[in-house]
Amino acid sequence: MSNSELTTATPANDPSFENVWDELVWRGLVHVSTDPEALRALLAGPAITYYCGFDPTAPSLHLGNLVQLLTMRRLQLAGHRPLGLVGGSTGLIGDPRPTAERTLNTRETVGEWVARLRAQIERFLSFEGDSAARMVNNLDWTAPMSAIDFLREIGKHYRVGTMLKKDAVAARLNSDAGISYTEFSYQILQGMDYLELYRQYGCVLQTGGSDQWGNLTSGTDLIHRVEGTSVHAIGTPLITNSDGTKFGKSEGNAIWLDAEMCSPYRMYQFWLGTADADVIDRLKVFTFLTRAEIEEYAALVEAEPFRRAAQKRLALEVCATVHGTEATAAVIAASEALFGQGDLSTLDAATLRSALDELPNAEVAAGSTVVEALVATGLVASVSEARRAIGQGGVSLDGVRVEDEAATVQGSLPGGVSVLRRGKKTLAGLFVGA
Ligand SMILES: N[C@@H](Cc1ccc(O)cc1)C(=O)O
Repeated sequence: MSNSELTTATPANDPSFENVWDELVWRGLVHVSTDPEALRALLAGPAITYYCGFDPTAPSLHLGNLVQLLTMRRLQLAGHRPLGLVGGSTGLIGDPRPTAERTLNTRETVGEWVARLRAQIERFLSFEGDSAARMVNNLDWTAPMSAIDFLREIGKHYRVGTMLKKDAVAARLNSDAGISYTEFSYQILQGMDYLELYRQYGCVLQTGGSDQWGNLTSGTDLIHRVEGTSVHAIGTPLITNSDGTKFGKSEGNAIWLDAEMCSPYRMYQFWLGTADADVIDRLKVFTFLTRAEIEEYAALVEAEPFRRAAQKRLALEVCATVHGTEATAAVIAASEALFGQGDLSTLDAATLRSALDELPNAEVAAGSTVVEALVATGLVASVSEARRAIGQGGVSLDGVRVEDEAATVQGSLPGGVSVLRRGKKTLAGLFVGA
């Protein structure tokens, strides 16, 4: 498939909604908020400035963060001004997890990750026009502050009793791990960010995951106390799978937005694997398809679930949003050539290699026999089984049926790989060395 044939939804608000708040609610993006009535009016009115922060806890953002990035985008498309915050300071402290203390990363590492995250966030926002986004780093206002100033000017507004009741803190207090003073202070830093952005840019809304509610209200409370103004927060829901498994992981690994850490092929397959029971919710949260379009997919899931039309569209949309249409077209071509029809020899080498990474695979030397390769990839349990499979005409190499037991593997596909198929559906990849 050439990318000109790829049709993806144009990022836009759905005009069938009266305002963006109603659309966010319909998409299931509002789990908790400061004041629904006030927010609805605020978001329907003149442009406001809002922010969402991302901590450099890894070299890349992941699918959980994508919910926030797309929510930011939806608000910007409605005419509001985003501030994308990277946590240069908060990343040095660590937002308390319910389980255990985080290990402190070096300033160098945090600095590198800040730069990488900033570049990822920028791709989801527009830096032009009336609602142009701005990137900020909380290290800029936190680093110059002395401990004395922090305690006198900010700390004085915080009641320890209230801080102890925040979910993240309470969970840790009740665990054996306990909590360090460092992580306990985190909520104050995030609160201070909101105050700073309120003062500097008139920011009146912070969005975040619902697990951030304690940190979000830390800011709204602080601003209320110091400035006497009521500002807002929206907590988006935690995305959960209907079967109880954790969303956003495949075989225990996070789905990263960075193509080096998680190939576009892998991301595409991840979305393709979405359960029927979840796929409509995912389309609402992760795509710019309109309500009418999503309702059509809901009908298709009901009527002909085996076609997996909704999953295919979801995979296409999200993969294109994150990796672009060109990479997505390459991924779709690879999936089709591997699992349906299509010419393996015309695939993009890098995409083919990452596709084979997701299959049973083995490294073999050029000139190895197909029998050896079948055994190495685990497609068969023994040499005799391999011979039998070939004898029955059930094995193909690079799309061509293997007739001869002595046939060898040369890695003739792009990127020096080969593909073995046993029976109709069982595939394995061969990385063929010299
Ligand atoms: N605490 C947020 C990141 C963040 C950091 C600073 C902020 O001001 C806002 C948000 C998280 O862990 O996801």
